[in-house]
Amino acid sequence: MTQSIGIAITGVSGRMGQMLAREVIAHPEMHLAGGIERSGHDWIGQDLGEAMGGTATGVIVTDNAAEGFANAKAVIDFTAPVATIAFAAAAAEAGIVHVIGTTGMTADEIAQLKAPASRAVIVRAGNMSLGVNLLTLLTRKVAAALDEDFDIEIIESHHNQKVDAPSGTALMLGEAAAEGRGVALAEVSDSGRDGITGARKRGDIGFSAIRGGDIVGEHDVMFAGAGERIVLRHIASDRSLFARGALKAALWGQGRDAGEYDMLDVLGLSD
Ligand SMILES: NC(=O)C1=CN([C@@H]2O[C@H](COP(=O)(O)OP(=O)(O)OC[C@H]3O[C@@H](n4cnc5c(N)ncnc54)[C@H](OP(=O)(O)O)[C@@H]3O)[C@@H](O)[C@H]2O)C=CC1
Ligand SMILES: O=C(O)C1=N[C@H](C(=O)O)C[C@H](O)C1
Repeated sequence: MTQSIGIAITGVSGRMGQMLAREVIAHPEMHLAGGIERSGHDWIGQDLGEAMGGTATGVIVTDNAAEGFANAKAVIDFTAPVATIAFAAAAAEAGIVHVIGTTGMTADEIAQLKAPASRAVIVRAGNMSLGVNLLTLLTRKVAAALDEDFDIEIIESHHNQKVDAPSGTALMLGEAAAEGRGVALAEVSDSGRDGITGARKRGDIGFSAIRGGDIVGEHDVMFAGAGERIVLRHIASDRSLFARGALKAALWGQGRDAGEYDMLDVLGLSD
C-alpha cells in the first residue's frame, strides 16, 4: 500500500487555497497536514475544515510556516510573490517539495528562488493545467514556422479580483512564442498600449488583458497575417483544473533531486 503524503497549503483561505484543500481531502494518496494564513487572519487557530464551512479535519490553521510544514512532505503555494519567497526558504529548511502557482513575480523575485532550490525541489508554473502546457509547445512550434509577417498577440481574460497582468499564463505563452522566433521576450514584449502609441513594431509580441466578472482564465495566442489569422485558444472553466495539476506536481516531486522544475517536467512534455 502507498503511504499517504501530507500536504500543507499556504494562503489556504484564498480562491485557490480552498480549492486545493478540497482536492487534497478527496485525493486517495494524500491528506491535509497544514494550513497557513497571514498573521491576524480570522482563520488562525480554527480547524481548517470547519473554517471552510465543512467537517473538522484535525488541521489547525497557523501563521507559522515552520509549524504548518512540520508534518508535510509538500507545500502547495498560490499566494503572492513576497510571501512565496519566504515560503520557499521555509520549505527548503523543512526539506519538503514546494509547488508554486503564484504569478506576478519579477525576474529578481524569481532569481531569489535559486538558493532554496539548491536544497529542495521547487516546481513552479504560471499555469498548472495540461491544456495550457501543451499550448505552450504548440505556440512555440507555430511561432517557429511563421516569420514576422505574422504579428503575435496574446489576449488573456480573468475575473475582476486578479491583481497581476499580464497573467502568468500569458507570459508563459509569450516566452514560448519568443523562443520559437529565436528572440528574447524582454526585447519584443509590448503590453499596456494606450494613447498615440504609433504603429505596431514588426516582430513585437503584444499582450492585452481583460478583467471582468468571474472569468476563471482564458488565453488566445493570435498570429495575424495579411488576409488570414491563426488563433490558438485555451479556456479554463473550473479552478479545480489548476489544483489537480498542483497535486500531481506535489506527488511527482517526491524523492527527486533538489532543483527548479516546471509543469512540462511533471507532465513529461519537456524536450
Ligand atoms: N499557476 C496556476 O495554475 C494558477 C495560479 N494562480 C495564482 O495564484 C495566486 C493566488 O490566486 P487566488 O487564489 O485567486 O488569490 P486569493 O487572493 O484568493 O488568495 C491568495 C491567498 O494568499 C494569501 N496571501 C497573500 N499574501 C500573503 C502573505 N504575504 N502571507 C501569507 N498569505 C498571503 C491571501 O491572504 P489575504 O486574503 O489575507 O491577503 C489569500 O488567502 C495568484 O498569483 C494567481 O495568479 C491562480 C490560479 C491558477
Ligand atoms: O489569477 C488567476 O485566477 C489565474 N492565474 C494564473 C495566471 O496568472 O495565468 C492562471 C489562471 O489563468 C488563473
